[in-house]
Amino acid sequence: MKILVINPGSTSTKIAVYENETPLLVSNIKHTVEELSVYPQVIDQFEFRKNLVLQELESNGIPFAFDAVIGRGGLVKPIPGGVYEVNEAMVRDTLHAMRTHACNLGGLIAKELASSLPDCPAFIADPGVVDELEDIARITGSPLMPKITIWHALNQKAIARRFAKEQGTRYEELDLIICHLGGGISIAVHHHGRAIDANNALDGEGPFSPERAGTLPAGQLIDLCFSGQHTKDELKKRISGRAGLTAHLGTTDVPAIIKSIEEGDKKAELILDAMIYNVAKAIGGAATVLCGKIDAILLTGGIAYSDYVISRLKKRISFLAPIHIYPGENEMESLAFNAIGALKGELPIQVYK
Ligand SMILES: Nc1ncnc2c1ncn2[C@@H]1O[C@H](COP(=O)(O)OP(=O)(O)O)[C@@H](O)[C@H]1O
Ligand SMILES: CCCC(=O)OP(=O)(O)O
Repeated sequence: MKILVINPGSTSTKIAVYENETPLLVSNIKHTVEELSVYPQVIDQFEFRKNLVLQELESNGIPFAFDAVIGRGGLVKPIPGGVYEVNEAMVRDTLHAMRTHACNLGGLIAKELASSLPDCPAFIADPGVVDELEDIARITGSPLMPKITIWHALNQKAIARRFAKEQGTRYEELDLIICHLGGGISIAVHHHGRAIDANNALDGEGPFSPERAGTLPAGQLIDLCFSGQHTKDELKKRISGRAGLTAHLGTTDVPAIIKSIEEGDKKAELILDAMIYNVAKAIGGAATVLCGKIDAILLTGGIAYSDYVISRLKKRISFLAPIHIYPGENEMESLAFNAIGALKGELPIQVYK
């Protein structure tokens, strides 16, 4: 069984080819800001990224013959977790997605490439809009703005299953808090295999992150919107792209920030510590969702490689539950295994409506 995996991110396109559970190719093609800035919208990068996938296969001598193509899912309607075949309804909703993000290209490119092969389905799995929230978690202080969640569902669920396996149990038996510490930061409460609470890591809820603003003071935000000084697009970017660490310090590069702290940069120290403080507060809040009955807290994402960040975070949250660290992300393997499970009939293929 041969699977092509496509994971478009804001600064990279990751590609993998799996022969059953074995990776034959795992590539991370980085994109510069200049390279992408010629495309007015993310969706305009479709041909560019699709051609990169084809070139990468060709230059690695991998024939274009697959049993399935799977992409990171886009920001379509809120749906339960799992594997979905990319159908016309999903393509239509992706083209009119509620939020701009490179992941919107994953299912579209998968569908286009799969359609040129015989008997080759295109899938997505656990997209950022996975919504398994309890009703109580949906209520905000304004009926005009019910909570939505956009989070690292794919990586979080993969890490949860990996942890459960290591502990000799099942994801469906556990109560977990998982925090993905990446360019965006998501914190979700997983109760017996369902993510019953999770923040909107993309645009405006939760702790600030290397590139996101997180929760902002609403009154000040309204004043800024009507100040006449910024367009709607600029302000959106100031929330989901040029915010957080990069707005304060001019970079999302956490190792570089830590280096400058070690060289005596007090501003960098204050800002990074403030990010850690806000992540800890959000994890503390998540603990109340489980009434403190937490089997484990799992910390994952690129920043989880950092002893500086993890040791400071642990200091604030280790009284809550045992902490386990899974640096980086497991997205490519998780996508491949989801496709294999679907083809073997071990995982249900859900229909997007
Ligand atoms: N060794 C490291 N130590 C600390 N931070 C790191 C390290 N490697 C990557 N990062 C940080 O992780 C973030 C990206 O996280 P990652 O999970 O790779 O991406 P994303 O979730 O945005 O796809 C960046 O802010 C980067 O600086
Ligand atoms: C769209 C999924 C959540 C998210 O914010 O992902 P990135 O941090 O990878 O942009």
